[in-house]
Amino acid sequence: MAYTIKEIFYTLQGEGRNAGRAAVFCRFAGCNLWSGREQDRAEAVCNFCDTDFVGTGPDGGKFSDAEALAAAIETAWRGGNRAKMVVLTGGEPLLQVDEALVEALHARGFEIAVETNGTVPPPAGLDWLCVSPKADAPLAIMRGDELKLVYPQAEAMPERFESLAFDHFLLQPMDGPALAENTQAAIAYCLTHPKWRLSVQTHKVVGIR
Ligand SMILES: C[S@@+](CC[C@H](N)C(=O)[O-])C[C@H]1O[C@@H](n2cnc3c(N)ncnc32)[C@H](O)[C@@H]1O
Ligand SMILES: Nc1nc2[nH]cc(C(=O)O)c2c(=O)[nH]1
Ligand code: SF4
Ligand SMILES: [Mg+2]
Repeated sequence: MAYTIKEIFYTLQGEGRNAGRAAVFCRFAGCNLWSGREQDRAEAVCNFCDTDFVGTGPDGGKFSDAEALAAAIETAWRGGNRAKMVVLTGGEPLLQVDEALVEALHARGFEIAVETNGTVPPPAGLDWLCVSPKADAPLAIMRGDELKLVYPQAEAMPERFESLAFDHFLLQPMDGPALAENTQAAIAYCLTHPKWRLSVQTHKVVGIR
């Protein structure tokens, strides 16, 4: 299968339980919950997205098969032969990620993490699954490594998710005009509900990609 990639870059994971860890980010183009066009944002199922995932950027492109994409990801890795990590994100990566890609990345020694909105079932073999539910989208993934909820979302409060089979539960303040208030609200929630931990988008704080 061919893959359409917005960008591939090497950075530190900024969010969640793996924050601070070096990884290649592979951002898949396209999402099932928003077109990515500003004129459609207000009507979108997911309307707070902080990411441009439309088309192919200068660090992206079309890859004709899993081997070609895995080779590009390997080229971006600068950390030597240990702890090789790739984060597949987007857009919605699970619209494109398949077992052929999982196999090609494992063959090159990568641990594979995925950031997903949880509406599409994952292929077998992923090493780290981060699900970030969206209030108006049906959840199709009920288990995984971390559930990272953007907070607050009126119809997706934490109570709705805390019984699901995840190892880690995180609240990530919604970035945008109300970031400061949202951060205070997330802190207050974590202080009174210690099952949940705060996930700060650290890459934005320190100014890396
Ligand atoms: C851009 S999304 C791509 C992956 C997938 N589509 C998803 O929503 O999980 C990557 C992560 O950023 C989070 N995110 C998106 N917009 C955000 C915002 N305005 N503030 C905080 N987190 C945000 C998402 O919830 C998700 O955890
Ligand atoms: N540094 C860094 N960490 C991230 N964690 C999740 C990201 C994403 O956009 O999926 C992201 C991102 O875009 N950059
Ligand atoms: S589901 Fe993810 S990529 Fe899609 S619009 Fe929402 S935050 Fe952005
Ligand atoms: Mg991001």
